[in-house]
Amino acid sequence: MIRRVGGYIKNEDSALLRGGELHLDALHLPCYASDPAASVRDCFPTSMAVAPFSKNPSQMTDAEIAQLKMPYARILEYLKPWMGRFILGVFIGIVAAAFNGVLIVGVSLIFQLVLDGGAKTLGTPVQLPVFGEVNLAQVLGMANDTPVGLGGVIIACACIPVLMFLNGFLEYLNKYCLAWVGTKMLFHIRSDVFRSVLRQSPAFFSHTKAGELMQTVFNQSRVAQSNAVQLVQLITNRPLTIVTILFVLFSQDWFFTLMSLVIFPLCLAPIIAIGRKVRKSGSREEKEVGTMMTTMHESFTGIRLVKGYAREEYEVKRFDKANAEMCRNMLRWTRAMELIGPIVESVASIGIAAGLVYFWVQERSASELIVLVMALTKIYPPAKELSKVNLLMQKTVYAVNKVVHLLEREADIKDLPGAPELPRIKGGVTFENVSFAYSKIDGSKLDKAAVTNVSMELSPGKFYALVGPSGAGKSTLFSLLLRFYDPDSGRVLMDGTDIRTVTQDSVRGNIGLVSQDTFLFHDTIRENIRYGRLNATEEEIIAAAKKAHAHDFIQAQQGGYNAIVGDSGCNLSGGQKQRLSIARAILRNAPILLLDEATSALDTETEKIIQEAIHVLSEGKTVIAIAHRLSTIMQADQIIVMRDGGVADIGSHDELLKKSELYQKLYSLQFHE
Ligand SMILES: Nc1ncnc2c1ncn2[C@@H]1O[C@H](COP(=O)(O)OP(=O)(O)OP(=O)(O)O)[C@@H](O)[C@H]1O
Repeated sequence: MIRRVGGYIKNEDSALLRGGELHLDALHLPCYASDPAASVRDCFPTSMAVAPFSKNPSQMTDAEIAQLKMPYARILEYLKPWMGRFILGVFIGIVAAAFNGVLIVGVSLIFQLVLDGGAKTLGTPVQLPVFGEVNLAQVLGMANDTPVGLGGVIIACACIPVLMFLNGFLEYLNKYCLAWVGTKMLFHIRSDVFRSVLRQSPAFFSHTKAGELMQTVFNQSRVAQSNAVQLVQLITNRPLTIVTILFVLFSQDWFFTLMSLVIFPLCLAPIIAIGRKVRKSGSREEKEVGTMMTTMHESFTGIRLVKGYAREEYEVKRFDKANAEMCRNMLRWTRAMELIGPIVESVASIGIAAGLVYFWVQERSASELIVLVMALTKIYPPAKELSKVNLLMQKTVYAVNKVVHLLEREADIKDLPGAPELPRIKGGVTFENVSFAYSKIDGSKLDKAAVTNVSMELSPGKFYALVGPSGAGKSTLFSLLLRFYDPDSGRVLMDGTDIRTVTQDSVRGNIGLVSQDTFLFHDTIRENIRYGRLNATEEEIIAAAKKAHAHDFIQAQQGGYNAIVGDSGCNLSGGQKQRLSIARAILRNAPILLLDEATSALDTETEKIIQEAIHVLSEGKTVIAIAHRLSTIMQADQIIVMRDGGVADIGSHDELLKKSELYQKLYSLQFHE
């Protein structure tokens, strides 16, 4: 979970801090390839520091959505590992389609044997589609006058369920195989989209709604996958089913079939008109789902604020606005989609009515009529489904593009190809002429820099405090040290190494982060502490909790270390949450510790306990603390006073009281109120 609190992205020990898997091979840094000796700074031109945000399909206009193309190559990548099963599924679909012909010929034979006269012999010729006139006695090597009899009728009729079963079984296998491949694809697509989202830099999260991301990871990947599979099924099976049945029909009665087919194109006109409507409402519906998810996400995560301000009804109204719009679009979509069926059926029934008249005039047998009508009714469902392909395609293209947009999005902050790990450092930190401005949503830089020409050298094992008015750039320095952003100019060094030349994981592995606004997962106390070091033993977790003065209150909880902390730790008090976060940082045992003191005051006793815990945590580490209350940092080795993105003064408390006007002002504001 990443949230922006104050000035920088608080991402306490989250996956970004631990670092997700980074695809180094996806990096294309031409300067590095052409001249490996080029200075690292040259490899990071300003324009690369924040890659422009390529257009997200959910921010597109309807016209732009209509122009979207299906990124087949990207989908194929996910299909490759399951190609065998996929081809098998398609092959079975083809066999199932061809089997329709066998079914019609078989049923035609059975009907003629059974329906047209009880005194029939096997030698009476039957008229079969494709094969023409057939003498069954000759085929079976029996005498022409062998009566069909009750036994023969029973055997023939028993073949109908067998044929139907085989037909159904082949269709089942076809659907199962493709659904199996689809499910595997969905798993990997979802997992990759989630990984790709976590790989993004904090800048991405400040410009993207969490609810919309959740909607893409969960819903759009499912829509993309299930529609794609359905499309394959339709495209491979249905046309062949239609061709097979048509072939059989033509061989049986070309005129009747032709007459029926003249009617068919009439069905297409309304479908094309409806298609446009569906495309629009389909994409609008997806957008509204994103808005709904965002509202839900914000209401649930901010439930205390919602309740505190009694804004439940307000939130319901916000939710219902998107909800109503979504339902309206869903209804529009369903109305358009479902209109197709009745239109196709009405037009088709005209064909059947005309066919009946034709049979009466031709004085043809009832069994022939039944078989022809049966074949015709079998042709219309696949034709109806095929007519929806275009509409289904529109929804699929939109969903696939949204998913691929996230999959392909390269992180703004990337490791250099083959970048080495930064080993455990002593704790030296240097800011060398660092300037940085945040970016706008379109990727261009804001006019006002958050940090300008900051230079300072922090020695290992010392305690530094950052003070200054709100917006002075304190949190931005934290973000730059964590490499959530790269400076526009200047360098950030750890023990003399430019942090852009080593992996982000190893940089963040050297940093522990504690803020008063602690984030806890809905999990046990144990797992929340273990997040600091995933392979920590039970003893190490308990030792860390003891050092953080958390052990006693944990023991007092029902379930002790197994107690669930609730959503975002809502079952615990602010001070308790903080102590868990300190225990987590103790377990991490990183040489650099970033402390962010919240502005909200705790009661004196809790504050004392927290201060003691922080004192234990700080031992032997380089500590950089953002301090809002000067009382907590008067003992700091050095206090860095910031103003308007720059360093105004550096010195000890006593020195600053003498020489820094701004510090004197801050001091008098707090102590002489
Ligand atoms: N993600 C962001 N996008 C755009 N501007 C930002 C972002 N984060 C911070 N800023 C701006 O950068 C400047 C420095 O902010 P920063 O959060 O570093 O200050 P701060 O000293 O930590 O403030 P505070 O004490 O209130 O947390 C401010 O003008 C702020 O508005």
